[in-house]
Amino acid sequence: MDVRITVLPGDGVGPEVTAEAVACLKSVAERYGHRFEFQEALIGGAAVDATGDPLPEATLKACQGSDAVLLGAVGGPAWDKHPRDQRPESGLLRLRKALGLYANLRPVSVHPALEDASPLKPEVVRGTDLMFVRELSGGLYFGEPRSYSDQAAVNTLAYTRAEVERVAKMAFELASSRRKRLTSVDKANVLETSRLWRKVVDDLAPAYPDVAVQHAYVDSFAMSLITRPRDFDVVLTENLFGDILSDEAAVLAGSLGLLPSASLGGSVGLYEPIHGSAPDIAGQDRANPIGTILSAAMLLRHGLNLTAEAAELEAAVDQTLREGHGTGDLKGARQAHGTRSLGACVRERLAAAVTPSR
Ligand SMILES: NC(=O)C1=CN([C@@H]2O[C@H](COP(=O)(O)OP(=O)(O)OC[C@H]3O[C@@H](n4cnc5c(N)ncnc54)[C@H](O)[C@@H]3O)[C@@H](O)[C@H]2O)C=CC1
Ligand SMILES: CC(C)CC(=O)C(=O)O
Ligand SMILES: [Mg+2]
Repeated sequence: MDVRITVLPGDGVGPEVTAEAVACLKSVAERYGHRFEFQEALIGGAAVDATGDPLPEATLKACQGSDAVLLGAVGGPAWDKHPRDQRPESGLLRLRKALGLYANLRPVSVHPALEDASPLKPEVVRGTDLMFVRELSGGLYFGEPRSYSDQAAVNTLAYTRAEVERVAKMAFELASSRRKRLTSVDKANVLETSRLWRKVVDDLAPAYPDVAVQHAYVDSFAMSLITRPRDFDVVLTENLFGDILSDEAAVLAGSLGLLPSASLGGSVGLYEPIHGSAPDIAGQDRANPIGTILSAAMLLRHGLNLTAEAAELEAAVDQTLREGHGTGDLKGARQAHGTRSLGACVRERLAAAVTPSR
């Protein structure tokens, strides 16, 4: 299979974690006889420094002309005081919007070897298997009008029925293929957008009779998520709530550095870890590359329809963790690694897997 993948390393730990994921993708391609062509492009602070624009036209064109996009992370203190259109984060938001990516899938599971890595009790986190479906191109991050002065600031929260419907349909379909439970998280007791959200979900429910639907308010759900996570399967949220709740859910898994994501809905998908640029550990070979490597596995599955290859990469990660390998963020990892050597560990296990038939 001939494939073009655009790699956007970005800022902070982004280049370190994408390097490991790209090396894993190269190993997979070699094992299966695929030809993956990688092209790097600038985004975020790195792009601001080079061109003044966090999403240069050339980067958007490269993404639009490829089969899938792998991203590290953007942002950092160097650009925090820049005006909004020159902030790294606005480049990423523009990219998501331009690619039409309205659904962000964020799977969260607890690896059996990492039940002690969470500050929560093992009996609480054990067996957790969630799929967040976060709306990605609407809501507060995009709503107009928006404005800022030192005296008053405005953001707008707006959703249309069509915007809610398309992401909710994806969540229903995922729930139907999993444990058939959908929890829609909103703040319908206070917000009009959430009232619409709830109505749309209820209107869609009869089309998915096998899926049990439950609504939850975001405030109490934030508590339920870490006190009884096994009660949930697919969790559907608007953009802001999903951003916050999925980082909270990282506490269940044991580290923010473990969690991958896939942003879907347009013709080209974007695959990135859920964490940010982690400026506190950038450039020190300390970042956990697993979230980005698992994002690469999602790229294989959702972006290229290479399910056996995706499963093999996930199995290599699974074995790496089962054998006690981990970076410093994983409490209780018996064998301490840096970013590069943990990536190499995954590739060694990949290489040792039974050779696929071509
Ligand atoms: N998708 C993206 O590109 C995102 C970018 N950001 C940006 O990243 C910058 C830093 O934001 P923070 O709030 O500090 O969030 P962050 O996710 O970068 O870091 C939060 C904490 O998690 C740790 N961490 C994150 N990734 C890790 C990894 N792979 N391995 C081990 N530890 C890891 C960090 O060291 C830090 O202590 C900001 O400029 C923010 O806007 C934040 C979230 C998402
Ligand atoms: C634009 C990003 C900084 C938003 C975010 O935190 C995320 O998507 O996880
Ligand atoms: Mg976030």
